Amino acid sequence: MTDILNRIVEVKWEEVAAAKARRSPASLREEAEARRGEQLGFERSLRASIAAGHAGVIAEIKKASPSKGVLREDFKPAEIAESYARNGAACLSVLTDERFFQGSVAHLRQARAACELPVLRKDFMVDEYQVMEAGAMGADCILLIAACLADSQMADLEAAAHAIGLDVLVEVHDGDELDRALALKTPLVGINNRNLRTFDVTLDTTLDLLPRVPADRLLVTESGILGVADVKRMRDANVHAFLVGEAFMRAPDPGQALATLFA
Ligand SMILES: O=P(O)(O)OC[C@@H](O)[C@@H](O)c1c[nH]c2ccccc12
Repeated sequence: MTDILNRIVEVKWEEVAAAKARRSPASLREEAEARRGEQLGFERSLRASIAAGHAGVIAEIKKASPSKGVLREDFKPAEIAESYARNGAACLSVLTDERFFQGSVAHLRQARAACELPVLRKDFMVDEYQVMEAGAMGADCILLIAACLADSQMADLEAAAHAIGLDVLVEVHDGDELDRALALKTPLVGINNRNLRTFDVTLDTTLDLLPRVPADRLLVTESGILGVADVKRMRDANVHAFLVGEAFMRAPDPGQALATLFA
């Protein structure tokens, strides 16, 4: 059976092969290594926001998604990034996948240049080459999705990211994936409330897995946070870091929507 996630991963391998043919891994690595030390500290910014008593909000910039189609017609990454920064976001997440999310590397560069916030490259990482791309394009953090990676791949990609100064957010959706994520070094663990194969969303995913996340990890609840009741439910359960996209992308002013949701 080939579901959407398998299809995306197939496409990623094709993209990586094509990109390697255009530019050698050695040359890309050189650029990524040269930027080491320029990162803004993604984990640090999230923790600082939470330590100050606020939610740690990773505000997402995404034009479209496979489950919802186009979320925002008037899509200006730099303006959105500025608006998020003015309204208290701790970090940004920018989709760079073109085929399924209508994202791009240009969106990430524009958002990163428009404000002082650290940025997550939101994409489906399968090969070290993409980690080097993330470093070279100015990202501060990468996403590793446990559902599409074997243990050894996750560990290798994490090591590659850390070696060039990038933070790592590892994303899980069930207990088995969580166990595998906890074998990594990164303290940033995202629990995706959306099942990437069926697109079903329930915040129970976070609440069910929460007791199994050790206190030294920083848990980020991801997806399906739409209203103030959702935020309250999470904060009451001691979850303080949030990754939010759709609720902001559909609002006329995404930053204003952030301020309202996390008031
Ligand atoms: O738009 P939402 O429901 O607020 O979700 C944001 C974010 O969690 C979601 O975009 C996401 C989480 N993990 C991903 C992996 C790939 C692509 C997208 C995602």
